[in-house]
Amino acid sequence: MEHLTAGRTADVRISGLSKVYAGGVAAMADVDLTIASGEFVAVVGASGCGKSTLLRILAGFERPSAGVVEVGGTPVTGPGPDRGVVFQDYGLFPWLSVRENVAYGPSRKKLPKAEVAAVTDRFIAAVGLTRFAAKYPAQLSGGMQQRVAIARVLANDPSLLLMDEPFGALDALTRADLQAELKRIHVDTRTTVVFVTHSIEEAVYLADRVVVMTGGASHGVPGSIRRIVPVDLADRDVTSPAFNAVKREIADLVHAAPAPV
Ligand SMILES: Nc1ncnc2c1ncn2[C@@H]1O[C@H](COP(=O)(O)OP(=O)(O)OP(=O)(O)O)[C@@H](O)[C@H]1O
Repeated sequence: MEHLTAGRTADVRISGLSKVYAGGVAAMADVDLTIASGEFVAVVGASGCGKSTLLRILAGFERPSAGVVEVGGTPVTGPGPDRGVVFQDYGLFPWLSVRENVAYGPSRKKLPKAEVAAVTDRFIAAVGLTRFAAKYPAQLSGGMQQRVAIARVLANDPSLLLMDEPFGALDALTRADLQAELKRIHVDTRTTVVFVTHSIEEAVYLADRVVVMTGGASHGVPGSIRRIVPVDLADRDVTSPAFNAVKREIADLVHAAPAPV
């Protein structure tokens, strides 16, 4: 698989963020979070604590009810090409081949054709799909489709990569492969990543810091950040005692009841 060169990267500043949905559901209140350029941050927490809401606000799909959200020093006012989003369902265009799916973004930038082809080939190679470039999504496994989704987003050279449970639908082996691949791609590109997951192990394996959220409408309190746990492990051997100690610390924080208001 091909190495990638460093791409764009941006810092993130979230301050006093609150979200009340139409109908009065208070999804989150008073969230502060600063992320450095190039950092990989995972977000974990019980169902309904506002993880996806946070991601959707960063993506610009939802507007905050209060607070400041800036990416690369620019306030987020809607979706933009500086932010790439990968969801659990791959969201590929079924009528386009792998190559056409990945080329879609670059070809809309009015780049010379040769440059579009070079970018497309590079990202298809980076996710190990060169031999499958002419195939259509329906001809690929779930893991391969998610690889295409990642290549397609990266080909747009985002400065912030937003991922919501991207590997949630994959079997354990494929999931482990994609985790290792994403880690390698992140080392190469240094794109800032915010990664929502239900898997604490996945969070500890991938992230520089793990944001643990708590609360949520089902607890009668808005979602908020309980703690941010830095992952200071030299290697990410999931079987090591040090790795498991961090996992346990985060699991305890996730499962503890939210603080009363
Ligand atoms: N569009 C919406 N309209 C109204 N309420 C919503 C909307 N989207 C989310 N909510 C509510 O906001 C709260 C937070 O939802 P969110 O999806 O952000 O949580 P989550 O932590 O990502 O949950 P999960 O882990 O189950 O995906 C939940 O109570 C949810 O029901």
